[in-house]
Formats: sequence, structure tokens, C-alpha cells
Amino acid sequence: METLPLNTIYVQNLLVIINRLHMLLHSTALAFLFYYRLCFFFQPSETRESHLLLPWLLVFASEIILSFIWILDQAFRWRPVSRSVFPERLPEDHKLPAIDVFICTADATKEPTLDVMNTVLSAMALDYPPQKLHVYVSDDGGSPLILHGVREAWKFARWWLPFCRRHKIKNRCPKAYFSALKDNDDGDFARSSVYMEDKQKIKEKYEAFKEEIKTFRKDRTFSRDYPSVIEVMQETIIDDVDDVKMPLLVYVSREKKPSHPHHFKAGALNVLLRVSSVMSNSPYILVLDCDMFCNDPTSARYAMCFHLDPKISSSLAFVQFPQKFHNISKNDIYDSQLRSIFTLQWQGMDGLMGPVISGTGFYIKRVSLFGNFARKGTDLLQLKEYFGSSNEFIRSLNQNYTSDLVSGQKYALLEEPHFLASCNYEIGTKWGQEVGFSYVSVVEDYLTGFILNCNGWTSVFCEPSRPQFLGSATTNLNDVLIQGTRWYSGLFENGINRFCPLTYGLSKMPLLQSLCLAWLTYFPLYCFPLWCFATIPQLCLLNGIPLYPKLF
Ligand SMILES: O=c1ccn([C@@H]2O[C@H](COP(=O)(O)OP(=O)(O)O[C@H]3O[C@H](CO)[C@@H](O)[C@H](O)[C@H]3O)[C@@H](O)[C@H]2O)c(=O)[nH]1
Ligand SMILES: [Mn+2]
Repeated sequence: METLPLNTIYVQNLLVIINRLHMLLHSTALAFLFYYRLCFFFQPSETRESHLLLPWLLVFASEIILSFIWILDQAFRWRPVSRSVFPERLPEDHKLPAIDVFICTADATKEPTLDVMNTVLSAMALDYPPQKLHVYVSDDGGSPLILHGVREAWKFARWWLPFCRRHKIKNRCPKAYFSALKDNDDGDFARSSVYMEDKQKIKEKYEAFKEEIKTFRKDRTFSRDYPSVIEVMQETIIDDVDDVKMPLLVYVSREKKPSHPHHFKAGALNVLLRVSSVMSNSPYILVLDCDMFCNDPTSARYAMCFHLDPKISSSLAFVQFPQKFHNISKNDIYDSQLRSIFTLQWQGMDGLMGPVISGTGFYIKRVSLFGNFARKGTDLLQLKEYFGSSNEFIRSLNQNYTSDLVSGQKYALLEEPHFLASCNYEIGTKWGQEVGFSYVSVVEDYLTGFILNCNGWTSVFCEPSRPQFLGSATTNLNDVLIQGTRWYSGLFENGINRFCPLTYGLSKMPLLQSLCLAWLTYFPLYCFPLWCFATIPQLCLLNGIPLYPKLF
């Protein structure tokens, strides 16, 4: 008997028809416009009015750029799909694969410790067997505040996790749970006095936890020179709570030296990738920014509905959830929600090879990040050239590997993880190029996704009605400009370097997928037509210069 599918995919047929008809109409109109322009440029120079030349050239260049971007954009509209999942059909808990969660934080002054800890707690409270969940916090600022926060979060989690499990709380980020205006998360338990009592008790614990974080002051001057610090939160801290099954929680602050490039978030993720390999080595990894908490505990099971689907799993690299935000203003004048990306475009790519990595909220298969190592054979020297000199790490590439760091009691030493988190480890290896998250671009998420596509990996976009992750968007002009400059310059750079989707990409993946990727890299070119159309037609109108054919 055939087992029931874990997920289904629907092509949005009505949209497909409308989109394709629109493509036909729009491209016909473009063809006429181009014909009109070319007739002007190819007419004999004596009949052409010379004062028209400059404005016509500028407008024509703008039209060419806009049409180019428009053509690329059509790839997103070619085959939009949507998906549904059936987590109730997943195998029993003991058969589920393990998951590592990576949470990155970088700057304790800009990213409040309490908020980061809320993200950590929400991830620890995911609805997944706790012994199969391992949470790693990467602190790129090496801040004692964060380390202290993680220790306190661990203690609080021993109350918080059982509370969430007992009452089936949906919103497992404590800050969001306690600040919800209505008690709409109380569900069926709302009227039960046991629940209300429990809630009151846990609220007091949370207040104490908050206070503990707020009052901790360890003044330290900002430094870029410190050794790695790795600490595994231990089981033995509290004895007044019953035996609670807890996920593993590890604090990692990699070594930093001014003489060594640290490669920002990609560098931090690669350190976590190595450190976790010799500790829990889970086959799947959830990556979270510290400003994006789990708003619903079911995402891990949803993601497994794809990763465990035998029809797609062999080539599936990651399951991407949309980025949704909790701090969007009423008018959202900068479109901080990134609406077109997370509705239209990722659905469109999902019908092709799948969306690109969006930085946070994705469950990725660990081996997909190891490049083509399988093809390199099992020659130890070659593997070391590729992955660096840690024997333990190379052993972890074998999927049956289990580390005695987790099963045994070797937490205190952690020699190998420290070695893997050192500045020198990556020198002379392929980390950041062919292995792990890419260092080539400041938008490491885009490029890593692109390279996965080039290696034949696909992805899936999963958008349940309740947002699985909620983050803080940039809402003021200054932040929007800083973020925008980083994103768009980073993306554009990938359109003109050796990873150009229209040359390198086209040789390695289907046309439509590379057009989508090309759109992402080239749409910053919009600025040129934007400036031209904001000035030239108006000036031409005032000076009586015709730009378009007369209709009447
Ligand atoms: O040296 C660094 C710099 C940043 N981060 C972390 O990376 C995450 C994202 O950084 P942020 O400054 O918040 O950038 P955003 O522009 O908000 O992030 C978006 O854009 C990035 C690519 O530019 C992606 O990596 C992110 O996932 C995506 O949310 C945060 O958790 C940071 O703590 C580090 O760990 N180390
Ligand atoms: Mn952010």
C-alpha cells in the first residue's frame, strides 16, 4: 500500500494563465515601442531633429533597462505554486532526524540581550523531541552579557519549556506571549484555574529572569582580539524543578584577531557548522537571526514534511519560511515587509528550482553545504585540503558518526570545538568558497543559495497561514538606507562577478531559474530609469519636445 504523502504542491493555474496572457500583451506593446524608437535612430541624419537626440537616447536607454528587468521578472510569474503539509503523517518522534539550530548575534548594544534570549527560548521550545534539538548561539561580539544571558535563559527554560508543553502554548517566545494584548494564546485552557495559576507563576519567573539580565553589567571595552569561548549549558544547575527534558544549549564565541578577516555572519555560521559537527552533527540545521523568533512551534515538523518526502528529499537542500515582521507600521512606507519577495517571487521560484536562502528561517540539510566533497573521494589529504585539518571534523562527515562530546562527559575539555573556532583553522582550506556559507559576497544568503542551485540542489518555500517566524524589520529611513545599500550593492556585485547568473548560472541550471536569480542581482539598475523618468519627460514637456507618438 502506498503511504500518504507528507506534502502536496498545487500549480496556481488561474494565475499562470493570467500571467502568461499579460506577458504576451506587454511584450507586444514593447515591440511596438522599440520599433518606434529604432525608426527614429535609423532615419537619415538630415531629417532627424538633432535637439531630440540626447533626451531620446536617455529615455531609450531607460526603456531598454526597464524591459530587461521586466523580462527577467517574468520568470517569477511563469509557474507560481503553493504547498500544503501534513505533519500528522510524519513518523513517530523517535524516528525523526535531529536538528541543530544556529542563532547569530553580533552586537550586544544594538541587539538587546533580552530579545536575543527570547529568540533562543522560542527555538528551544520548538515542538520537536528535545533530545533531537540542539541550539547553538553564536556571539560575534564575545560579550559577557550574552554569555550570562544564555546561562540565565537555560535556567528559565527549565520552567518555560514544561509550561509550553503542558498547556500547548502556540506563542513560545516569552516576550511576545506575555505582551499579547488579549490572552488569545490561552486557547482551551483559558478558563482553567490551574492554567491561570501556572501562568502567574511563570510570569513571575520571567520577570525575575528579565531583571537578572537587566542588572547584569560587565563593562568591557569593545575589542576585536579575544580567544574563543565555548560553553555547554549543563544539566545540573537547578534542583527544584522535576526532571525536564531539555535540548542541548551551547554558547559559541569564535576567536577574533584584528589581523584575520572574520567574514561577518557567514564566518560565524561556518564556525557553528564545524563546532556543531563534532558535537551534535544533526543532519538538518535551522538558521535564525537573533532578531527573529519562532512565532509558532510547528516549523520543524513542517520542514520535515519536505525533508522526509522520498520523492524530493534527495535533491532538496532547504525549506525556506517567509520572513514576517512584528513591528510594521500602519502605512509601511518603505515596504519593510518585502511583500513582493515573500509572496509573489518566492512562490514563483518555488515552481522552478526553489527560492534562494533568505538569511533566516530556513531548515537546511547539512551535507548540502559541503560542496562537491563526495566527488573528491575519500582521500584523507584531499579532504583536509578541503575542510581543514581536524580529524574529528572529517570523521563527522560520515553520517553514522556520533560524537562522544554529547553522549559522554567531555564538555569540560572541548578542545576540538575550540580548535575549529580558531582564526587560523580556515587558512588554506575551501571554507567560504566551496564549503559552507559563502564569503564572496556581503549577501551570503543569496550567494550560498545560488551556489546550491549550481550544484543541482533544490529548495522549497513553505508558507503556512500562521507566520512561523517573526522578526524586527527596519522601519526608519536611516536603517532602511543602510540595509538597502548593503543588500543592493551586494546583489548587484553578484551580477557582474564570476557568479553572474546569466553566464555562470545559465550553464549550471535551467533558464527560468537563472532569470529569477538574475532579476535579484540586476534590479538595482532600476535607479537609472527612475532618475531619467523623474526628470526627462517633464523637461521635454515644458520644452515642447515629443518623446512618444502623437495619438490625435
Ligand atoms: O559580523 C556579523 C554580522 C551580523 N551577524 C548576525 O547576522 C544577522 C543578520 O544581520 P543584520 O545586521 O540583522 O542584517 P539584516 O539586514 O537585518 O539581515 C538580512 O540580510 C542579511 C544579508 O545581508 C542576512 O544574512 C540576514 O539573514 C537577513 O535577515 C544578525 O542576527 C546578526 O547578529 C553576525 O553574526 N556577525
Ligand atoms: Mn536583521
